[in-house]
Amino acid sequence: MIEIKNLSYKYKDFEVKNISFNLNYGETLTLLGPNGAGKSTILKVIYGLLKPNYACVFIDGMDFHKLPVKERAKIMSLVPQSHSPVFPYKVIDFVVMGVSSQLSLFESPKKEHYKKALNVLKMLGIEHLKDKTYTELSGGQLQLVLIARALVQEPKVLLLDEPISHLDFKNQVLILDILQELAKNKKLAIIMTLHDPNFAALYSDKIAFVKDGSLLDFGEVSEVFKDEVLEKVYDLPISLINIRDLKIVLPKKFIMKNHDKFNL
Ligand SMILES: Nc1ncnc2c1ncn2[C@@H]1O[C@H](COP(=O)(O)OP(=O)(O)OP(=O)(O)O)[C@@H](O)[C@H]1O
Repeated sequence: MIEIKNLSYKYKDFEVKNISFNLNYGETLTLLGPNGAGKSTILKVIYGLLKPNYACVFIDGMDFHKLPVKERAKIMSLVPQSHSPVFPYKVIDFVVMGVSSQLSLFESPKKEHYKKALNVLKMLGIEHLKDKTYTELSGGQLQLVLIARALVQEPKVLLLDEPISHLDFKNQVLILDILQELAKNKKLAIIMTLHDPNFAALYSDKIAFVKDGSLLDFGEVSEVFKDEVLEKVYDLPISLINIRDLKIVLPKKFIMKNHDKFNL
């Protein structure tokens, strides 16, 4: 189990306060909230890029941040929100770096590791990019390559900061489908941030709503995905519409304005 207990972090002008939630292996949790709410900060603290001076991340009961760096890399990987490529690696060489936590100090990646990297590129539908120079990718291609590198690492816990923000609609669905499948089949625990509450509800088991650095609500999607909670989070009148077995979020004013257009 992954337990986040009273996670807090203070910048000069902003503070994340007392965030607590948990998830099991095989579950996906999405952090939802407005811009600047503190979602990326929470992921950075969990991963250990930002360091509070007390224990707040427990993996199977262990204080995660006390583990040696290499052990941490075997357990957790992070797909950052933005990344500026510096070195002109080939995509396949960049992706294979994801296995470095599985190698000893002076060991180089072997054929089997390249095979693994190629399989992940195939799974993500970007095998054709393998020999391309990493610094020459589009924003969406770069995002897919970063996800590939994190998956090659084969972590038990995967953190993703807005993993679909640069992707086209089909690739958004593809990536969320793949993540959902990996969570279920490989018992991966996923913590991600998204901006689309509909995708969050459809692809998560649990949601943590964050606003102004605090946890507004946390629980199973069926418990917390409610119009009154969403309205409070986004300061926006919201309607939840039932379509077959789904609940779809729309801003209330869309419905009023487009009632005739869509026969609502
Ligand atoms: N390195 C930093 N130093 C000081 N303040 C920071 C730093 N990084 C982020 N902040 C501030 O912390 C607050 C939360 O930022 P954070 O990136 O965690 O929000 P977020 O919920 O991920 O936002 P978004 O949805 O816009 O990506 C913001 O007010 C931001 O300006």
